Amino acid sequence: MDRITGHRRMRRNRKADWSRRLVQENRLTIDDLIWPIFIVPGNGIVEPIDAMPGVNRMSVDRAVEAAKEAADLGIPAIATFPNIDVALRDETGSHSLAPDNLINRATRAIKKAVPNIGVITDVALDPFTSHGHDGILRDGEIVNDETVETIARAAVIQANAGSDIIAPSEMMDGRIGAIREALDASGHQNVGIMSYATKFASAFYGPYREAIGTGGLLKGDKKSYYIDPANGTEAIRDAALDVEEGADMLMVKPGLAYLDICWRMKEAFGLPVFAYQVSGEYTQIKAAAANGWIDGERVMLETLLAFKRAGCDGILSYFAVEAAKILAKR
Ligand SMILES: NCC(=O)CCC(=O)O
Repeated sequence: MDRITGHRRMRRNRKADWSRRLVQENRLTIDDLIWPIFIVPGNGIVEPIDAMPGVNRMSVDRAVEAAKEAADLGIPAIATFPNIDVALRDETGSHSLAPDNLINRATRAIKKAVPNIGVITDVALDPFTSHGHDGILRDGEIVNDETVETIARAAVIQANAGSDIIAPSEMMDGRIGAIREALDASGHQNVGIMSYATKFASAFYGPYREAIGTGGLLKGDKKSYYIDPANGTEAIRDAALDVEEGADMLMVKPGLAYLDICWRMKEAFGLPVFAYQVSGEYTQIKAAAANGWIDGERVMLETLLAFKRAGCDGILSYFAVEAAKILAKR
């Protein structure tokens, strides 16, 4: 080994646990985690989701208990997703506007029992439509402006129920501005908007569709409104519009296959950026771990840390509680 190489030994800082801890650049903490949960009608229900081992659909009363557990662990926020009775789904997703629908009932109950946890609610129409699309379907097209009107109204209704952050995931144009305007006009200036700014037309959402019961209903695909996985620059341009329209936080979804987008978004806007480690990402890890092919716990923590390294301020993850329990012991 020559002298120059000898002067530059990268392994010096890696030699011991104490020095590795000292030079660690990124750290995953419980404060980085947002826990997505699934809500079903009824009482006392905790129903496993086949395609997502370890994840359950819960009735509102059980979701309240789950929210308490999350708050006790120090998880800052949960994100709720409803599995709506099929009889209540229609072409226009009209049940999204019912003040007492499942999602709003859950918000009210959770905020009442666990006021110190943040509640993030999605306003996309897919849980409420009979065709499983995120917006209103007319003559084979997901119509943009009419969908935006509906979700802006739904956002106000969700805020009335106590939602802290509205998270539109349907990728319609102009929705952030419309939601901001509607929230402000109804006295909800303090309700934030976390934009699903770059939601890609991904194959990783499969298990989620089983979880909210849209898998069998969906006709066609979502490529006319989600972003092409091939397009990074288009994604940043789309996010820039959301920033201009008043988004408080940005999200990248899915997560691991889109770390470049996380990084570019953080660099471009400086806003808080979140990644959604989606159902297919979760399931891949669970399935491989169940087969003994990987160490599930270590892979889970490594993927969550990767989001931090890629510039994310936090992660929506079905692993949130599992990870928090491990992090609490460190
Ligand atoms: N709007 C929320 C989602 O679409 C979640 C997708 C997933 O977890 O696969």
